[in-house]
Amino acid sequence: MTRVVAQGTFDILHPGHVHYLRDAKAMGDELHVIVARSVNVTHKEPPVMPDDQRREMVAALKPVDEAHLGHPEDIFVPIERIDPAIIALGYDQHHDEERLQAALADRGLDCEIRRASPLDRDDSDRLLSTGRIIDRVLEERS
Ligand SMILES: Cc1cc2nc3c(=O)[nH]c(=O)nc-3n(C[C@H](O)[C@H](O)[C@H](O)COP(=O)(O)O)c2cc1C
Ligand SMILES: Nc1ncnc2c1ncn2[C@@H]1O[C@H](COP(=O)(O)OP(=O)(O)OP(=O)(O)O)[C@@H](O)[C@H]1O
Repeated sequence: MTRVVAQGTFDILHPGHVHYLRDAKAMGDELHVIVARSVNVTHKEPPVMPDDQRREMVAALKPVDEAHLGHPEDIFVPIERIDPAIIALGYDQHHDEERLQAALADRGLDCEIRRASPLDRDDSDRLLSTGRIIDRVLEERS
């Protein structure tokens, strides 16, 4: 049984999220998703949807076995609890793989880090980014 962890904000779901989670699930047998707490989303605009609502929507997706709300202060607490064999990073996530691997090793955690593939964001017929969905709403409804 190979357990895989995926993680992200998942504010306003779109097919890019589904693609990432399918890709992550295909890396093993059981997919756990850590949904970032709003307080930790500091690298972009904070999510519109509340923490619990984002977790509930991710948990309802077919590739997902369990969705967990992230820890507010220490991102390694859920990893220790879930104990995955693989952490699947999203294709565009800012995390540095070597630094993350070193931090995991410092905590005595042994897991492989892999990158998921992208679903083309330049496909003009589809909205494959939460930021772009919000921009479209602002353009069309304001
Ligand atoms: C291994 C790992 C574990 C994470 N655990 C948590 C966590 O426990 N709590 C949390 O709020 N965010 C957690 N995150 C999410 C990050 O804090 C960050 O917000 C997230 O990568 C944002 O991704 P996005 O820009 O793709 O939405 C984790 C990220 C990684 C790589
Ligand atoms: N088009 C896509 N193809 C593949 N993976 C995607 C795509 N869009 C998002 N993801 C992945 O889904 C996870 C969560 O993404 P996130 O919640 O940041 O959504 P986003 O649409 O990228 O947001 P934003 O547009 O605000 O940057 C990340 O790992 C990200 O790489």
